[in-house]
Amino acid sequence: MNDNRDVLITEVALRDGSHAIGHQYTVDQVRDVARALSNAGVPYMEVAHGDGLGGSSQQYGLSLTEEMKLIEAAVSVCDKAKVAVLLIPGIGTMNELKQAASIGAKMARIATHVTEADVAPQHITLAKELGMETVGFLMMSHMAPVDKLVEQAKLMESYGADTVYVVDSAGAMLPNEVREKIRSLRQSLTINIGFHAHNNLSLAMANTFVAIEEGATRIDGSVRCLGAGAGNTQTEVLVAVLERLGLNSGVDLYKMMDLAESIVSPILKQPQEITRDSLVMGYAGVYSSFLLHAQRAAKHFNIDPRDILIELGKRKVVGGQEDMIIDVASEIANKKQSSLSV
Ligand SMILES: CC[C@H](O)CC(=O)C(=O)O
Ligand SMILES: [Mn+2]
Repeated sequence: MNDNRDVLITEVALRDGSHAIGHQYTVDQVRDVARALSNAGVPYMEVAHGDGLGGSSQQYGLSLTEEMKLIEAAVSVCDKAKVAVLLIPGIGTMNELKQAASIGAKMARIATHVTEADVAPQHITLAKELGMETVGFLMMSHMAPVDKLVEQAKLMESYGADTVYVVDSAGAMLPNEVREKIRSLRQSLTINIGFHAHNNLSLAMANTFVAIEEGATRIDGSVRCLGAGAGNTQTEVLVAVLERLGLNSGVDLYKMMDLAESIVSPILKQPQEITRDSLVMGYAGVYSSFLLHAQRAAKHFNIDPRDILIELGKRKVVGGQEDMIIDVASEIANKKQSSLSV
């Protein structure tokens, strides 16, 4: 690995992108993508169910392939890159983390809602004991004011995290908010700062740019925008922009563009774009991973998915409350029905 990198990229298509394809990754797809990413010089890639270790369930969506098999497949072809896993305490277990480490995962990203870092200490401690690099991943960061975010990030630091991430799960943050949040973290912490964007308001690259200006050195991207909602900061674009800025990511731009075109693009059912529904997620501040769930519920109840998403945003529904999607959809359908029958 090139040690003079200014920015260390974590490629998340093999985890966040799992939401976009209904958790249907095959071993062959993961192996091919992972091999190409490693050859292109990407330092870290995350592999797991979209909701992290243990996410495969009726509530979050069943995986086609058992995730440990996917992790193993990625590890088997990564001679340079390190494989990361995401774990949300309460969804993933300590045993799953141990298993992932035993088959070669080298980084653990412990994800909590932005105000709930205090559920992470045991998992961070275990990850450190397992010799893993450890990240505190503060999801839905747009929902917390700066002082709250700093407080929660300091907790992650105190538990032993090597890096703390600002995570714009809903793709709802504006560049000035990113600037303020990353700047405050930089002033208050000594560990690395990371940023994870979603492109629902077409601001993923702009927000990432601001995060880097303010001192974030760990950045997530998804190749071809293969992530939840409208996807993440597009990795090959990020590599090009970093090069234009004179910053070294250690990633080969041509190889990255080629793998996006020939290996990742065929995995997508259609090109990732900002659709009506993903735009509404950014506008209303709704978890990007809710997209397919809300679309399915809208179809089932014959209502507009945007109405579900706007209501979820009003209710400030957070990750783990996927069951609320059906409740909200059914309420909207009932209201619609009763307004038609008067
Ligand atoms: C449900 C986990 C989530 O997809 C993690 C993540 O990538 C985010 O919050 O953006
Ligand atoms: Mn995400």
